[in-house]
Amino acid sequence: MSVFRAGLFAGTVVVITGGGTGIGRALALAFGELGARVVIAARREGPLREVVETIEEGGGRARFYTLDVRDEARVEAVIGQIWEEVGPVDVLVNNAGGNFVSPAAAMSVGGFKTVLDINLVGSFLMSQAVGRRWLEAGRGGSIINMSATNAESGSPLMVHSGASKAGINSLTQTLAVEWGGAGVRVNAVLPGPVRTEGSDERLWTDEKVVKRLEDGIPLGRFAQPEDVVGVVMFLASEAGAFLTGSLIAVDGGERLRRLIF
Ligand SMILES: CCC/C=C/C(=O)SCCNC(=O)CCNC(=O)[C@H](O)C(C)(C)COP(=O)([O-])OP(=O)([O-])OC[C@H]1O[C@@H](n2cnc3c(N)ncnc32)[C@H](O)[C@@H]1OP(=O)([O-])[O-]
Ligand SMILES: NC(=O)C1=CN([C@@H]2O[C@H](COP(=O)(O)OP(=O)(O)OC[C@H]3O[C@@H](n4cnc5c(N)ncnc54)[C@H](OP(=O)(O)O)[C@@H]3O)[C@@H](O)[C@H]2O)C=CC1
Repeated sequence: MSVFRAGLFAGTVVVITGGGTGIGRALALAFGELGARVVIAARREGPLREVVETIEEGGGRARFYTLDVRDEARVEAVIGQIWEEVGPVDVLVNNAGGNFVSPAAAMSVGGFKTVLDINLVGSFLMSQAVGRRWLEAGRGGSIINMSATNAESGSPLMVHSGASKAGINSLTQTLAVEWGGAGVRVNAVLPGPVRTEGSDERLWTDEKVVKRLEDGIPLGRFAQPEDVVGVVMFLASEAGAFLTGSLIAVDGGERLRRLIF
């Protein structure tokens, strides 16, 4: 049961990249429950279809498009299709992301660029395709970028991810300034470690590491995808009407964990 009022997002079109798994899935279900027309987009059809069916079974409205956020032509085509087939987008959540663990010295340039391309270039392409349409139509909207606390705290063994998320923070603040006058708000959410399909497979594979991380989280537990939902809802709603260019950490205090004694 959501703490937000029923029907909060009725009449609102919300696009979520990477909406088939993890944090994106939790967001899609939550927006669907609150009446949004949910559009999810990622590469694999299977997880996307499952989420759409779950939303529809609950009485909500949703559809999916397959796309790779790195593919400029496909991004443009899908956003055009969404405008025609669903309606003008109100909220874009740039959630699709990639990561893997590797010492910086051993990482190939291809591996580094891959994560930069998905996280940073992908968020730019999606924002540009949606933002251009908002500017042309003289209508506002809200973009929420999924960053991470590793943008601000150093990102050992994930140099590509930290650099990409730092880029996303800058992208967020630049677009907030460029597009604020047109009524477009652009904010970023910075989760700390979250247990998701993608991260459990690639990052949190060693229970000893999970336990050590958890011990350093002031709120005493690892985040679940649902922990990230509330702040995104807040930013997407009228409650966030005067927030733009804000970078909001959702990490149970993990980034502050440096205990001296
Ligand atoms: C606190 C944490 C904050 C953030 C958390 C999260 O984001 S959790 C989110 C977690 N969720 C996700 O990550 C979900 C999405 N993730 C994915 O789809 C993949 O993990 C992806 C990111 C590798 C992209 O896939 P793709 O098919 O586009 O790429 P590809 O397979 O073609 O490889 C491209 C290049 O990368 C290289 N390389 C790849 N793996 C490794 C490795 N383990 N080791 C070393 N290198 C590796 C590979 O060798 C190649 O380099 P080359 O040959 O060009 O020099
Ligand atoms: N889990 C964590 O600890 C943290 C995660 N984050 C961020 O949260 C976001 C969601 O991650 P999380 O839920 O953990 O991980 P998941 O792997 O579960 O979700 C990532 C989603 O992104 C999609 N995706 C990946 N690459 C592309 C691409 N090139 N084009 C389109 N879609 C793509 C994937 O779908 P598909 O493979 O079908 O394309 C997948 O559904 C990411 O931006 C991540 O960096 C931030 C901080 C911590």
